[in-house]
This record gives sequence, C-alpha cells and structure tokens, in this order.
Amino acid sequence: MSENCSHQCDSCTENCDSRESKPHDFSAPLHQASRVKKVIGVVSGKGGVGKSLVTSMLAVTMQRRGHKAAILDADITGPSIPKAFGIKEKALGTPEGIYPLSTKTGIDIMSINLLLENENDPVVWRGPIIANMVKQFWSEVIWEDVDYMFIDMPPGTGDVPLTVFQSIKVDGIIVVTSPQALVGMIVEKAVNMANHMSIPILGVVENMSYFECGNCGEKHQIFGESNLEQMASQYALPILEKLPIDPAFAKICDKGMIELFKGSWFENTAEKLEALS
Ligand SMILES: Nc1ncnc2c1ncn2[C@@H]1O[C@H](COP(=O)(O)OP(=O)(O)OP(=O)(O)O)[C@@H](O)[C@H]1O
Repeated sequence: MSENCSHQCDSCTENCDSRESKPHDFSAPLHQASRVKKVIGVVSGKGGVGKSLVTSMLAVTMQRRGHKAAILDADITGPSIPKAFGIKEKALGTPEGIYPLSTKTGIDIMSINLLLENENDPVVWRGPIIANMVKQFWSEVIWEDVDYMFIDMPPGTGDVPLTVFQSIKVDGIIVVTSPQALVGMIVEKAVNMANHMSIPILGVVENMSYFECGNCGEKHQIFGESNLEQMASQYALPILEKLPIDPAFAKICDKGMIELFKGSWFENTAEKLEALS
C-alpha cells in the first residue's frame, strides 16, 4: 500500500495493493423480502424497434404458462410498460420498501411512470441518475416470489445499460431488432456487451419482420429483406421469433390490453426460458 494511501480509490490514480485487493463492486442487492428466480434483460440497439412490446409479450406468455412474471421497466426516459398494461395507479411506498403494481393477470410491474405525479412529465436526468434509479427498482422494490423478471432495458448499448448489467445479476439477454435497424451493427454491439459482462445471449427477436395480407395471406417484407439469418449464424445466436407488423398489436398496446394478445407468439422462447438451469 502507498504511504499516502487515502483509501479513496475512485479519485486516486495510484495502483497500490489496496486497489488490487478491493475491485469496485457495482452489484446491488435484492430487497431482503424479494425472491426472484430468473432475470432476463431485453435490449435493442436503438429506440422504437418494439422492445417494450416484446418485453410485455414475453411476460404475458410466461404468466399464461403458470409462472409468476414481473417487469422492471428500466427504460427510464421512455417508459411504455404501464401504458401497455393499462396501469394508471401509483406505486405504494412503505417504510419497508416500494410495492410493485399488479396487472389484471397478476404480472408485477415497476416503472418510473408509477412514481411520477404526471406520467407525461419528461425525465431529463443524466446517465448516472438514471442508472441509480434502476438500481433502486431492483433493491428497494419488494418483488415477491417472481419466477421470471424481464428488464425492459434503456435502448442502446451505452453507459446506462452497462451500469444496469453490472448492478443486477442477469441470467440472459434477448436482443430485439427490426429489419431496418442495421441488424449487423446492433447484433455485434449486443454480443460485445454481453461478452464483456459474461452474460449469455439467449437469442434475437426480429420485430416488424413482415406484414401478412389479411386477404391472401401473402407475407410482404415492408422494410426489405433483413440479413438477420446471416448475422445470427455468424454469432451462433438462435432466432427466437419473427414478429409481423400487426395493427392489432399496436391497438392492444395503445389501449392498455396487451394481456389479450392472440396467437402462440413466444411459446418457443418460453420453453427456452423454462430450460434455463
Ligand atoms: N410488430 C408490431 N406491429 C404493430 N405495431 C408495433 C409492433 N411493434 C411495436 N409496435 C408499436 O410501435 C410503437 C413502439 O413500440 P415499443 O414502445 O414497444 O418500442 P420500444 O423499442 O420499446 O420504443 P422506445 O425506444 O421508445 O422504448 C408502439 O406504439 C407499439 O405498439
């Protein structure tokens, strides 16, 4: 240890023994009353590709299959989860901790919109404050007996998602892309981030993949052909689902009725999640 060691490693540039023996620990503990079995991070390379829709449908699918699902809405500057589930009430804070709100089918949800007085208020915070808020959603919210928690991550692979992944023990990542979203670059960035954090990527979901004509059933690739197959095989990533552009998805999402989506979307993904050890 240096003679003048102040033990303030964050602001010191010396590489003394004290620093080596105490690597910075970013991990945040779960609330002592919480029980969460599996945590899945849902990421996208850019905003607006349908990450929140996919997160919501994944949680609904697991809940339909008899598990207890939860969503931690870490997309602090663009929170859309409460709206998709039609939740307007505010979360209850008690001296013990904050209680999430439950959807009609019993999915527990925490989002900044459940704490803001007016859900339309913009959140104009800098990265570290946003990351800290997400940590609080993990540590100060009482998540009771959750089998599968889905984290709707902030878009991109920058500072905030990185801090979140360092704080919360995530079991796997699902990457959401759309055909027009420069798939190659996004998948590569997500793979790099996941490798850096030693978190497995469970697979890729392509949203807005095609539009199926209601009359003739023909599939049209509105945004052109994507090179998802090529990218997925290059990185040995499974393609979990190809979700069409469907006005019905937008409608139930906007009406807060995502729990009523029709079809067997994400059943294969659910089996993969159930097989996680
Ligand atoms: N496959 C789809 N078919 C029809 N509408 C869709 C589809 N996917 C998403 N949408 C609609 O597009 C809008 C954006 O979706 P969503 O909020 O899930 O995106 P996001 O990636 O989470 O966006 P943000 O970056 O703002 O958080 C929503 O109104 C949603 O209903």
